[in-house]
Amino acid sequence: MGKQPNLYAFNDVSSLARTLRTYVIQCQNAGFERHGLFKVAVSGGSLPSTLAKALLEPGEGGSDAPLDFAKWEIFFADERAVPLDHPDSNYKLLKDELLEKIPRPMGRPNVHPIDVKFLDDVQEMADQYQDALMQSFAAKDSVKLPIFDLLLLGCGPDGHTCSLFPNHELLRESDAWVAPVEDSPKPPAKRITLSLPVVTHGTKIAFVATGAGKKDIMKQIFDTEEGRSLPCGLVNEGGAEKVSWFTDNGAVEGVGFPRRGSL
Ligand SMILES: O=C(O)[C@H](O)[C@@H](O)[C@H](O)[C@H](O)COP(=O)(O)O
Repeated sequence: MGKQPNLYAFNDVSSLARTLRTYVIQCQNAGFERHGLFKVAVSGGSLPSTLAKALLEPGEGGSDAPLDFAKWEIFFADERAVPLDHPDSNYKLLKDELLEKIPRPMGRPNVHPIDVKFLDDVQEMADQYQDALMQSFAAKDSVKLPIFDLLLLGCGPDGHTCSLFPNHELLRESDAWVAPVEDSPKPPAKRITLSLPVVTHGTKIAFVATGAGKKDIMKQIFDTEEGRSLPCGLVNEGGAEKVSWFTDNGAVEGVGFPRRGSL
């Protein structure tokens, strides 16, 4: 059998957050060693709030290794074509849940929101976001694809991740780093998303999926043949051992795929 993703299951979100903290700090430090920065992509959904819990509330037994947000470059794994103060904005979500709560002495990350000049033209918006990525990555690394130190992703109940939806033609996108979506089955319809090759090219890729509402899709993704062609299954296949799933017991009830004990 080839290399496999890592599946971790915790009793509750607090213990998940403690391990996620250790994992993110490891990724941060590896990024600092590689290029003096930590380049991370984040999605929306429940991820920003779990991430804030992990990073800002270490709790008992949580790693006390330092976080240096001043050297973080944060991009969005996907974003909705809405103003930055709109309730559907992933930027707003991250700002409210995490960015505004970071104590000043921990530094301020360099955050890359979408350019709202292009709200009516998601192709332009995607191109502009790709340019921003190129400026951050290509100059130094001269690579064909950006290599994020970490992508932090969610898993939708249909197996979507970023704004890559099941059976969508975008799953076959092989050139663009960032692609427009005009017809998202989940509103709002207009979005931009990182492409699948960018996601699987990351140094590390983490999913956070919690709650019993996830158990059916988790069973499909991990235990069935059809699940392998869902967006999350394709990330598992392309990223293999670089992928880690942080889940709780409710989300993996009945999942046969073996879990890992520790990082
Ligand atoms: O734009 C979207 O459709 C959401 O942001 C989506 O990508 C989210 O990450 C997943 O649906 C998981 O959401 P939860 O983490 O809240 O379950």
